[in-house]
Amino acid sequence: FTELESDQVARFQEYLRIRTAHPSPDYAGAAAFLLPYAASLGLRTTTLHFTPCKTKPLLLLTWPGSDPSLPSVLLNSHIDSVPAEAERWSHPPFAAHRDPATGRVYARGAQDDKCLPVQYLEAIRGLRAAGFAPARTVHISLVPDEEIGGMDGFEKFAQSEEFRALNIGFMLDEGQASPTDVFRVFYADRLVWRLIVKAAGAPGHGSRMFDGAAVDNLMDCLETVSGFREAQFGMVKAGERGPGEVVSVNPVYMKAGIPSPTGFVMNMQPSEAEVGFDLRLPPTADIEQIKRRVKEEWAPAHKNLTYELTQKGPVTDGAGHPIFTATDESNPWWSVFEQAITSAGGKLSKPEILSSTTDSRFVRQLGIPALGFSLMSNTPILLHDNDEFLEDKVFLRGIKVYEHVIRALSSFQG
Ligand SMILES: CSCC[C@H](NC=O)C(=O)O
Ligand SMILES: [Zn+2]
Ligand SMILES: [Zn+2]
Repeated sequence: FTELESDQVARFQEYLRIRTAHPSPDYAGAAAFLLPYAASLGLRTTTLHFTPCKTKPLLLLTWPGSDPSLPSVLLNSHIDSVPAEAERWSHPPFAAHRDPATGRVYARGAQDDKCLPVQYLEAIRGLRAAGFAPARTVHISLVPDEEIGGMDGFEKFAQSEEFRALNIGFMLDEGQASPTDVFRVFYADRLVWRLIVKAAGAPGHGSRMFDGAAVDNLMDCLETVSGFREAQFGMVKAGERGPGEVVSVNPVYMKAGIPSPTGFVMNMQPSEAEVGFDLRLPPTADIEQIKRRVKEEWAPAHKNLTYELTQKGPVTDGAGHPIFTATDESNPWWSVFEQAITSAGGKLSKPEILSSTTDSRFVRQLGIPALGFSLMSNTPILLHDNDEFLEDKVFLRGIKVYEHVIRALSSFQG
């Protein structure tokens, strides 16, 4: 590595060591690292707050363009991470240990998504050093709370006067690692719903066989859901659909039984039981059909089942269309982006729908094109997993690719 490259990896490690994981992300620590870093590159910095307590800063870093009349380019990254079960990791999740043999940097957030701000900023360093001056203004937003829904983060930002004033023409946000040498790109997120099914039923002695016990009723629900799930998953396994192109439904908790000081009473059948599902729908899914299915097949009242279906986030944009960004000639930003990747010697995957959600949905909802994109080729998908890592060489190559991407997007005259 050159001295610059070693410094870049060290800055990545330094950011990873700031504990921005939930449930108590150190946003102040992150701001204390990111703001002077951006200022040292000559960027303008602003801190916005969308909570009265001001504990969730949203950082805005700006590289002014020569033509302020052109809509600007936004590069986004969330500051927060999910928690880590340290005892299940081979290296401590907040130490950002670099394995000298493989170059892997292990840390919570290495992929999701704390590589991004350092790559954005280092790419800007490279472009400045090359004497490049952007025509369009480039903004970097570093936002809180993405992992918990973005209510006090990007959701409020997207609705703010400050956001409108930025006049954003196009946004890049996080994507996902790619196990092959193509870069993955995402043009939509699935909708996130939550489904809680509660069963009621006859209680009784644990030794008695009878019909209509609560857990028995709940098992009917689980069986029906499981059949649906197998069919959807089957299409993914067969390669007919991408993982973001089907409806996923996964049980995430179950609750039943009569608690006792030593655990659960073992010889009483309970009169209530409950299961929670994480339910995700492609943006073009037939919403009414899914709702009917839940009501009539998954949780029918005649089986003593009740349910709560929580629909989170927007389903359509202002014009009533499903929320996605066009990846064809109807979106001029798409070809600028595609060409930038080619000019950097990279290959792009067929655009995908992301199985999970990102803050991009709030921007797409406003009718602004946004793509999910992370430069992690030949990397296993480890977001939210144990031993999350990113290889130093992959991280460094990403900086070079972002130089091409930022140069192209900020020069686009369309
Ligand atoms: C709508 S809140 C959920 C946001 C979360 N984002 C990343 O994992 C997700 O579960 O997809
Ligand atoms: Zn993320
Ligand atoms: Zn995440």
